[in-house]
Amino acid sequence: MKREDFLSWEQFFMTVAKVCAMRSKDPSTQVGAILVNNLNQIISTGYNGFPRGVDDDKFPWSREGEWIDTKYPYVAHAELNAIVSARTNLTDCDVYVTLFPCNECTKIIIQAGIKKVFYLEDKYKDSNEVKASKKMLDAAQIEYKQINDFNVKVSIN
Ligand SMILES: Nc1nc(=O)n([C@H]2C[C@H](O)[C@@H](COP(=O)(O)O)O2)cc1CO
Ligand SMILES: [Zn+2]
Repeated sequence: MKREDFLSWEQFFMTVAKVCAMRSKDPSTQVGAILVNNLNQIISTGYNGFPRGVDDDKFPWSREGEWIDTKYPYVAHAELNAIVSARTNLTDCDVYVTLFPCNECTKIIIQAGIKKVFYLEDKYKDSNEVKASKKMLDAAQIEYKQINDFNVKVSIN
C-alpha cells in the first residue's frame, strides 16, 4: 500500500518557496517564489533581496524614515528575481509565492505569460497595491489560489 500522507504537488512547491524565503536577509518580511512548468519542473527560484552588487551590509533594511533611506527603493521582490532568473519561456508556468504579489510584480507576472498564482499569505490584502494586483489578475483572467490546507513550517538546524 502506498503512503497516504505524502505532499501534494501544491504543498510541495509551496514548501520549496518557503525554503527560498529563508535566504532573505530582510529582517521583517522574507518572501520566496518559484516558477513551475506544466511538467511539474521547477524552472527558477527567487527571494527578496538587493540587486547584485548592492551590498546588503551597506544599504538600509529599515522600513521607516525618508524613502531613500529605507529598503523599499532597493529591494528586488522574490517574484521579480524568480522571473529574471528563468532561462526558458514562462508561458503557461505557475508561480508559487509565499506572499501575495504586489502590483509591480503582478504586471511582470502577467507580461511573462504566467498562468496561475499560488500564494501562502495575504497579510497586505487591505493595501492598494494588493487590491490593484487583484484587479489586474482578474482582468487578465489569471487565477490566484491560496494554499492553506497545510501548515508550512520548515525548520533547519
Ligand atoms: N509579494 C512580495 N514580494 C516581496 O518580495 N516583497 C518584499 C519586499 C520587502 O523586502 C518585503 C516587504 O517588507 P515589509 O514592508 O513587510 O517590511 O518583502 C513584498 C511583497 C509584498 O507585496
Ligand atoms: Zn512585488
